[in-house]
Amino acid sequence: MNVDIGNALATVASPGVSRDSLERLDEQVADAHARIERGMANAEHGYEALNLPERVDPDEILTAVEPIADAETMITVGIGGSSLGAATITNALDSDTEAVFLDNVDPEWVSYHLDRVSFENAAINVVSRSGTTAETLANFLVVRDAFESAGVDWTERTIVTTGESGPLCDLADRHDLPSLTVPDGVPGRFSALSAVGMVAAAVCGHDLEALLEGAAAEADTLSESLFDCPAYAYGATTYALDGRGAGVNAMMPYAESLETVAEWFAQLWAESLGKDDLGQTPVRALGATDQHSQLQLYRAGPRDKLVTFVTPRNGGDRPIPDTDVEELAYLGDSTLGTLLEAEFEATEASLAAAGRPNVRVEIDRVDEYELGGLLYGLEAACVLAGELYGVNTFEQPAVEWAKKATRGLLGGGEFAETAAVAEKTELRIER
Ligand SMILES: O=P(O)(O)OC[C@H]1O[C@H](O)[C@H](O)[C@@H](O)[C@@H]1O
Repeated sequence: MNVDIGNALATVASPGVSRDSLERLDEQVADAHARIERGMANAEHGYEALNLPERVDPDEILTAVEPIADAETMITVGIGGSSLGAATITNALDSDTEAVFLDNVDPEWVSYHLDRVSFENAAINVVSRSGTTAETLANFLVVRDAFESAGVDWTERTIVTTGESGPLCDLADRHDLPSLTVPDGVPGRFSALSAVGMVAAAVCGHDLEALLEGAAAEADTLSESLFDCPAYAYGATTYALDGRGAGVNAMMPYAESLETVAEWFAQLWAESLGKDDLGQTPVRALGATDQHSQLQLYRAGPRDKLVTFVTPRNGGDRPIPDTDVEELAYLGDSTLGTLLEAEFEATEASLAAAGRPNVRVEIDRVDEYELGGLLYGLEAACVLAGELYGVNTFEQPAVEWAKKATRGLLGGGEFAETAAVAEKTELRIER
């Protein structure tokens, strides 16, 4: 990926970061890079994620999915890091195989999806690092039951990706299911480029090697200066802008196929950096659609935002037919691709003209290689930002609180957190 931070400079935007400040920050980037390299070399928890391009064996994944490779519908059951990476990859790339992601337990929504599945042509990809996440296990029980009710042996159509031990691992052993292991030391939100993110991609026929090659090429750019490394340029600039008041980061891809990138990025950024009262709030947006809903706020609202554009330099295209309506004649000389590109450039310029910081993240096109580079680059940016903030990037203790409270409510154990639910302060206004 390439990154253009010109519109985040203090000469353009407020908040903005001066070139001098970036030079000074670069000394901290060099220290952070040394820490990251050490973490990678020692396979330390979290840092190990940045080693995935050279650690992951695509053939192992391809072999594991062989029994279900004929699936016409791939149902992934997982949540958070065990779903968003896979969804980002499969939503970005074309395939004849439909990829469905059950990452919520809304009963109507689950039923909506299951009512449409032809079970004999479907397969289940159940993913949970811990093997204990209530939403995932509940949905898995529901999906497996739906297979049985349709007369399809779910044990023949299921692949499991989980940790070295835990309930899901035991279940895979008991039913002799094909299974893959979530690599050690890789938190869920950093696991897109492992079996966690790539099983669904494999069944959808995507090129796993190219994904990893793109990521490896991005890994090669990690170096001690932000001026030589797009990922670090992004991580350092977002950190500097947050410190200057841009506490919100609106991620706005200009391609429908990349919409899920913003969703994946939101988890990466929020869970990794949101701690010790620090962190930048990720917001999801989509160009050009959200030009017509959110842009007003980004250009004229509080000066607390950075807008991150993600744009493929080359995309598909479709001519706009001629029309005899005079006012629309200019469209007939154009294409949808040209229009989208013009909308992106105009929006970027409109923010800069209003002195609002924005950063452009460019990829050549939406394919496996570029996507691998983009995911790896944003992960490396996040790790770098975590070093600069001085937070523990790879844990998410705050999320555990609600998990325990939920479990307690369902009778799954005694947790102090559950008591807080009954202690809710009420001020009800009723009709
Ligand atoms: O993969 P699992 O163990 O099922 O975890 C799924 C998700 O659960 C939690 O809510 C964590 O905060 C996430 O980081 C994780 O990705």
